[in-house]
Amino acid sequence: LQKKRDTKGLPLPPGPPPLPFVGNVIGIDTDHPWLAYSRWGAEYGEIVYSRLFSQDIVIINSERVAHDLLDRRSHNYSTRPPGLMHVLDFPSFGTEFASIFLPYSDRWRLHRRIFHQAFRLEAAPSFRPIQMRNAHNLISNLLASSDVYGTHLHTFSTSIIMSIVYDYSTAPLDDPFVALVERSLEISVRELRPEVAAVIAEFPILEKLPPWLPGASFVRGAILQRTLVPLIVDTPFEHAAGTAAPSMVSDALRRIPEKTKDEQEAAVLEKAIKEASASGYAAASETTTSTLYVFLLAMVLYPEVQARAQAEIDSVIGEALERLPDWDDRASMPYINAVIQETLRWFPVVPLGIPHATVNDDVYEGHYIPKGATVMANTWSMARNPEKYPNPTRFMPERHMSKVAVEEPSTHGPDDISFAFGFGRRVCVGRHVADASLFAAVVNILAVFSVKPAPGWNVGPDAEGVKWTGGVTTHPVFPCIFTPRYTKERVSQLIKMQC
Ligand code: HEM
Repeated sequence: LQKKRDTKGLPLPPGPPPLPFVGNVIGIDTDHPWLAYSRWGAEYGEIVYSRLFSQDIVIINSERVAHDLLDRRSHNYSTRPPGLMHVLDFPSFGTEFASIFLPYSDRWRLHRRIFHQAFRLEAAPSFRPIQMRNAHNLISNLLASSDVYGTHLHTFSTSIIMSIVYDYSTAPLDDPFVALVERSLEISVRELRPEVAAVIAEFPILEKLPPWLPGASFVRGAILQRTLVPLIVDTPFEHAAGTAAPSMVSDALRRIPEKTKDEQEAAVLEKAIKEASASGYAAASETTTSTLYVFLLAMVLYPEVQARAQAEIDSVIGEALERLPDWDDRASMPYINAVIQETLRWFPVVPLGIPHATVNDDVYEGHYIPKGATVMANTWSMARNPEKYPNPTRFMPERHMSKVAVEEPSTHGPDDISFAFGFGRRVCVGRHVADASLFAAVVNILAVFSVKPAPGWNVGPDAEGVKWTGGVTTHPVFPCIFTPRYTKERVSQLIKMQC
């Protein structure tokens, strides 16, 4: 059922021949679609057209095209696919307010402004004490029970964002609220992607399936979200609104009276603050956690990188762990900064970004791009560009060294690998804060632990054969061993001294 449309006599971008009705569904591993999209990129080029049922999909495989379209023509490429918004609206996924999926609109602009006030480059350093405190907590948790290191990474990421957004303190371990967030995010990561949206749009009957049917995981997820979402939206907001302590929410609420003319406007602003804040941890938690998983995978597969990174840390803070690392040390740690950059490059944890969509038809390099097309920036493929990154499957921090060595400490950040944070007007608002959280976790983990592969776990340097979670974000799943480099007493004593 190929759509009839006026392409102004121009061809669509090249792509795999679609089958009738289903389009290019066959051959896509829906958990890891970036693999098929990257294969298509190798065959058809930097921009590829495909079809999932009746949904036009444009896949951008190079930074060049992403900058041309998503940055330079951002007026046309800054909304989100309507199909995806429909999934959010599904009665009731309950997350239609999520800033990250809002259409390009005044409502989105308002959310973005609220985030920007709190997360802009100049504001980011004010969160450093929160980030370092949580990094120390992460070390304590790893000392106590490193077998569940994934849970500790999640606690680290979620607690930081909860503190920044709501000034809400979570328990150092096994916080029930963090567990609720983890459960809710698991569902969102699995269901909120274009491949699911295309199927639902084609078969609306799926929304009516009884939840017990095999294949109705979407419906089951929605039912569970209906319980979880009000809990994770309302509880921390009420806490933040009722306290004078600084947070994104209380600061934004405080700004309302000066700016508004009437009560109705104040109500709109308050609603936006509540919605934006509830979108914060969905955007921040899974991404930061997944990036730390990738960092640990690199450390177990590249012991020589780990040793060099530790030598650099030891040369700054003293070989006998005289103190724990701090922010001022960052300028003296170019290799650690390069490790962070390479982690973001090696396996981007949002491999297809968050899909953009076109507002109007467009023509690019002689190709017709339809209005309403889902446009995905395949960062996984960009990270594997052998011209920019020779031997792209290898973890080589050295490739970033010349750059990070000449940067001012305040400008450390995701420049060279900015594609990992998206493009254009929808670029990640939390990228500076994310970069600082990664530094706090990476430098403390390496200062205190040697990270080694679990016995019997044999994987080569390309990480071939490692299992990855599927969804909008992805991370490797693997066992590893954390061996303290110093006595537990010494580390605990240092952490206590910092409090
Ligand atoms: C390593 C960690 C992170 C990674 C890899 C990451 C990556 C991304 C990506 C790829 C996008 C989509 C951009 C696009 O549409 O082109 C995004 C959007 C977003 N991120 Fe992040 N992110 C991270 C951390 C954070 C943090 C800490 C926050 C804090 C609140 C955050 C908040 C957001 C928001 C609100 C959006 C939606 C922007 C919009 O639609 O206008 N992210 N992020």
